[in-house]
Amino acid sequence: MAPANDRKVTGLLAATFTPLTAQGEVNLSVIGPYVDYLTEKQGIKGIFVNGTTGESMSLSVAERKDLAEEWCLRAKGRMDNVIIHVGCMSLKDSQDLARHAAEIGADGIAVISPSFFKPKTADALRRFLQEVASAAPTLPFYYYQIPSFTGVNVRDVIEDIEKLIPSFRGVKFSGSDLLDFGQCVSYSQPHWSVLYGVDEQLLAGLAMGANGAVGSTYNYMGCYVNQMISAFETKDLVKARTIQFKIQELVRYAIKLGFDIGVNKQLMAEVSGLHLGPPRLPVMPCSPDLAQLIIQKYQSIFV
Ligand SMILES: CC(=O)N[C@H](C=O)[C@@H](O)[C@H](O)[C@H](O)CO
Ligand SMILES: CC(=O)C(=O)O
Repeated sequence: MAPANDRKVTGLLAATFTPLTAQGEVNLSVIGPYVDYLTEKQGIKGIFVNGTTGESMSLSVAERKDLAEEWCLRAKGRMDNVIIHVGCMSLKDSQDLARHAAEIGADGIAVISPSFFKPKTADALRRFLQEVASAAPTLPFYYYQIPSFTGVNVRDVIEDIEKLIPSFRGVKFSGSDLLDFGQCVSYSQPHWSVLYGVDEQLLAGLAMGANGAVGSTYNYMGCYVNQMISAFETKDLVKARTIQFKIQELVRYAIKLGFDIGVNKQLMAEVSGLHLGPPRLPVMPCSPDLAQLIIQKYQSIFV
């Protein structure tokens, strides 16, 4: 069996929303047009499927497989990276999804820590990750850190982790603690990719050494964030900050009005024209009035 490849993941990955019908069923027919939109209108070359933004924890395993399969099919030859999040509360479900991701030709898998029975130590978490990774040993494996869930420090989790997980290739870090993030970058190996996940402070993440980024807002602001990354790379920090501050202004405004997956999904639907449908309970649909306010703000910022 070929070992997992060492290809670096760079640039922006959009964390995809899960299209649902008005009745709340998974709507696979939107995924083709969704890939068109991301590639043609947002300059996005990577997707992160069935993560937080995709409401994975509210989906059944069967639904997650259908979605993963359709995203892989539609993104084939068009995206550089399709990473499927396969984390579940149950180890067995995670292994099942990991195996499935390998079968359908995903470029990598990511796993978030279980959050009901939380691992009490870094070692417990590493053992969980190891068991999932071993179900798909040919796929690059990324640990998805949301510190607010696990409470464990990323630096401890990744210590010597390749001894346990030979396919380990990096971290998707969705926390604002730049000390922990910096430690993660400084420990990371040359063939790992460290992906930052807090869109409103990506510039700081880039300064700290992020190779790329995964986020929900790149669905509808990817083109601007690509400009920010280019400005950072050419050392035009004034321009990079100007763009980052615009994103901060929008996110802050949205948070004040009650930003959640439902609102975020509606925002994407309005900006893109895609029929994404409602979120799934317990997330509530976004009221049209609230969506309009945020859209107006978006339009006033990005003219
Ligand atoms: C918790 C969450 O959903 N985080 C997303 C990805 O990690 C981000 O993309 C945020 O949605 C974004 O930074 C806006 O706060
Ligand atoms: C944003 C992100 O990474 C997620 O939806 O999982």
